[in-house]
Amino acid sequence: MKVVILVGGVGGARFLLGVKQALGLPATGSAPESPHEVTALVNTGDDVWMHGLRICPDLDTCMYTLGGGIDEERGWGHSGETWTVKEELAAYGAEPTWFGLGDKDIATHLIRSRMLRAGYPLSQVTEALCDRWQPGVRLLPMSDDRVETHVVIDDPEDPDQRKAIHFQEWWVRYRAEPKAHSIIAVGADEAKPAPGVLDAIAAADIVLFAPSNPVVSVGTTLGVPGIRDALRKTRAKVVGVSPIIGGKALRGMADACLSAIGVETSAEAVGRHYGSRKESDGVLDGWLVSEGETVDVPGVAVRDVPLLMSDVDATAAMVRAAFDLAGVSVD
Ligand SMILES: O=c1nc2n(C[C@H](O)[C@H](O)[C@H](O)CO)c3cc(O)ccc3cc-2c(=O)[nH]1
Repeated sequence: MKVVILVGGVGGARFLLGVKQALGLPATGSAPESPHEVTALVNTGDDVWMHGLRICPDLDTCMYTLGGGIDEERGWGHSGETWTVKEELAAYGAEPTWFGLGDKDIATHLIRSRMLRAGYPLSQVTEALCDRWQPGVRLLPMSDDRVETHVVIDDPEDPDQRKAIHFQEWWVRYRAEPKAHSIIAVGADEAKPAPGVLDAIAAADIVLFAPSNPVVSVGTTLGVPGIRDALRKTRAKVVGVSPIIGGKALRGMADACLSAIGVETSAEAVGRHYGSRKESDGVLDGWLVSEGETVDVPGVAVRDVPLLMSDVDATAAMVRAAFDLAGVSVD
């Protein structure tokens, strides 16, 4: 079975672990004999140049998580990390000092930056990095073109003014506290889907939206010209998993982002925001919401199941529920 998943960072990576288990794939490493093909379309709007290095948080979080190198507690960066270079940079007063660059993580960024400067597209860089990590799924950036999410906030230095800051500064430096007046994916309009993205969607037996941020992760991917149309055209069923449980966003920033685009923080509002494929530009056939919630999304089959990714078994059960809602079976 060909499974395509739209993912962001921490939540998306954990969801991919559940997809692998639901398909009988080993937690880490590849299984070339498996009849299943899993392609993750990964958000790159969080990517950023820092200290001359290109950092791709969502791609790296997926690669480390599925490659067995993630720091479980943080959900990003390497396990067993040290911060010597970060401390040395701070000793030079080299900004930004607020971003946590680990020594081992820097090796990933050095290789990526060197390959990008040599002219390799991000999709090939990712393939090269995954050669070491063997995530066991294909990690495809949504685009090889530069798309960067910026957030418009009140200028902390001059509240009468507004300014756009990179998503990482809003999220890491300011902990998403300043109200986001708007969120812009800079470069999205000129971006093209990375090679293989549209083909993967067209050839899929099922497409899943991980319970990632519907604005700055899945939303950014949907904003790459061509991807939304491909989702509306594919023969596969498209089933999303709500990132909002009982009106709450599990990872702090989803509600801050949703209010920036005027969408209420509820499973129903997010489902309607994605919309039904039977409507003009909607993309969903099915929508998984948390147990006990009654949600109505016109034109979309809704099912309520336990949605807490408390461990891989729980996540795999969610994935199986999505397969069932789409009418596909693993065997
Ligand atoms: O909250 C933080 N998140 C950090 N993240 C996570 C990142 O900001 C978010 O996970 C994504 O951008 C949102 O999905 C990093 C991710 C990387 O790949 C590399 C470095 C960092 C550093 C931080 C950090 O210092 N603080």
